[in-house]
Amino acid sequence: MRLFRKKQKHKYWKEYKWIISFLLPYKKHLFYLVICGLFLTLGEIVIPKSFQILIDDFIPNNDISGLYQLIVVVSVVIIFMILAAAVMNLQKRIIREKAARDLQYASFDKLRGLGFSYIEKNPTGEILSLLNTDVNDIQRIYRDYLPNIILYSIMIVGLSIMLLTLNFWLTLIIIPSYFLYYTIGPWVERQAFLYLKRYNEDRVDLEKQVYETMSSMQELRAYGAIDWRMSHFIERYKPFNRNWLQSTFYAHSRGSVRRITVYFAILLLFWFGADQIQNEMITVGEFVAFFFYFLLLMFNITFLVTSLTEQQTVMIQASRLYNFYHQDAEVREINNPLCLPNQQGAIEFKEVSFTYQGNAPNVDRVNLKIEVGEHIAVVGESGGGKSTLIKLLGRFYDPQQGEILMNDIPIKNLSLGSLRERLGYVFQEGYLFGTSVKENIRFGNPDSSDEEIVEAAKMSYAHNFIEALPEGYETEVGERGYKLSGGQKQRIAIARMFLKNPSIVVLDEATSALDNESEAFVQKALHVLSQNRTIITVAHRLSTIMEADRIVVMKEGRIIEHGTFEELMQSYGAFYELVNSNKKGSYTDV
Ligand SMILES: Nc1ncnc2c1ncn2[C@@H]1O[C@H](COP(=O)(O)OP(=O)(O)OP(=O)(O)O)[C@@H](O)[C@H]1O
Repeated sequence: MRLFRKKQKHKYWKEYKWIISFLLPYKKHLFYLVICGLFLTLGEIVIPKSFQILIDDFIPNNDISGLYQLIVVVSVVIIFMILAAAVMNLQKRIIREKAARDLQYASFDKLRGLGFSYIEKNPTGEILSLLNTDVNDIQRIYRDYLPNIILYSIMIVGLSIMLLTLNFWLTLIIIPSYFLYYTIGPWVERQAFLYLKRYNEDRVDLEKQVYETMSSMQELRAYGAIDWRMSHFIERYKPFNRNWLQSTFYAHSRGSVRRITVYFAILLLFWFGADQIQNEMITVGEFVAFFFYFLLLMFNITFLVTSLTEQQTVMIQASRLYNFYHQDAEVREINNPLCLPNQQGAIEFKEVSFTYQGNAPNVDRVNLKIEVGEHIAVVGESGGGKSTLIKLLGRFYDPQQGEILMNDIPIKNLSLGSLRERLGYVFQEGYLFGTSVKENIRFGNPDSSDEEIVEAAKMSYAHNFIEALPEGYETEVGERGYKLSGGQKQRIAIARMFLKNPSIVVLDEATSALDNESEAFVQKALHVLSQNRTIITVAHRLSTIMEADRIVVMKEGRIIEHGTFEELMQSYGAFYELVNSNKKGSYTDV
């Protein structure tokens, strides 16, 4: 418990300041919110005051016209209160929608900025949990907590002033009930907070588990391991559920503690109030008004404390988002980056070394020059650093040593947009978005026309199979749509490339997962794509390698051989070994 207490000292000021900073563009609306809050407070004050006047003046004096006047005044006040509440709700809606949207955009934009390395290093389930659940919960600060905290605070100040001006001594009498609350209340609050914190941590873990289970359903089925996975899930679910129950228990206890203190204060109030009325220190009307103010004050304090406590629980998530948002991207654009000239230039790796983690380099002092229009195949045993090398070219990561040049400009000095526009990657399996085939191809260049899309599909040998789909180019594909084969997905990915039209195409194992028939189609499509472009391909198939102008063989991060197919075969070196081991069936890469 001590450990918890220490941890809870974290006040989350800087995190809160950051969250609130999203409201700065909407200060005007916050100002209107405060004005409306003042109007409502005024209304809340006028109504008990009118009871006081009614009881002390109009009823004893039988003043009917006074009573009518009072009814008119109270009616006008109520109308104003309704109007103020409507305007306030409008302001709340504007603030909540705009600030919440800005926070969501900023978080997605940050994820984009952190780039590939962040996504590769962090479990997808965790990222999803952060950007979905956490962002949604934090948005409640704009939706509920902050506007309510402002309103309740204004009410509390106004009502406290009324209590003190009405009867100073009676106000002092209710103070012991606050002491009562503060001896038990904070402990209960802390328990509720701690269990909620644990519940939140377990929730992230559980969401990660759910994501992993969904993603690995095929493997789980194939290995008959669904029960094994379920038992893992249940194991994690138990503490999650227990902490949730505990936190609700303490949250309800918190309400009970507050109720007890209110009843205690009411008892004190009646006890001393009756005495004051008898001694004519306060009129009955004043006491009634005082009692209403007191009840309103207690309600508002309760709501304020609840909002503050609930906001505090969200701050745990806000702290996670704050840390995510304030971390530096591994790959950053320099100030005033350069743009690549239109004229295509050579690519050059100069003494490039890169390590993911640990000491052994995954790419080790690589020197390689690729001329414009050259077709390079990168081969080698598994884990040799082939994919890493091509990722360095697209600045998915930056090398720790050496530099990569394009048109004689270090790619670090280029704008990321300019660099990535020049490059087109085709990976092992093209990703399909849950939309039509047409839109999936258009992704390569959002400005392309329907005719250009069909043309690209024809060039990538995709047109015929697309036409045969139930709704042709309009067929929905992806997660919930029509399922396409690996080869079909690859041809869509290649069609995208025709639209994107990059001068350098990087193929990472683009055909390695395909059967022979699909591969033949994809190879034909790639053949068309490679005309008049520089091609760098991580190759696994002999047919691809033989088409290359030059072959680069990698082992343990180093280039150990390079040359044409014939040169390498005649030198009887590592490449020769790879090709021969493949023939014997012991090596699957080449
Ligand atoms: N994200 C990563 N974090 C840490 N290490 C990594 C990461 N990606 C790759 N590695 C390691 O870097 C080394 C090179 O991996 P890389 O994927 O570049 O090899 P490869 O030659 O493309 O292999 P394959 O042909 O099997 O795809 C391997 O030892 C691998 O374990």
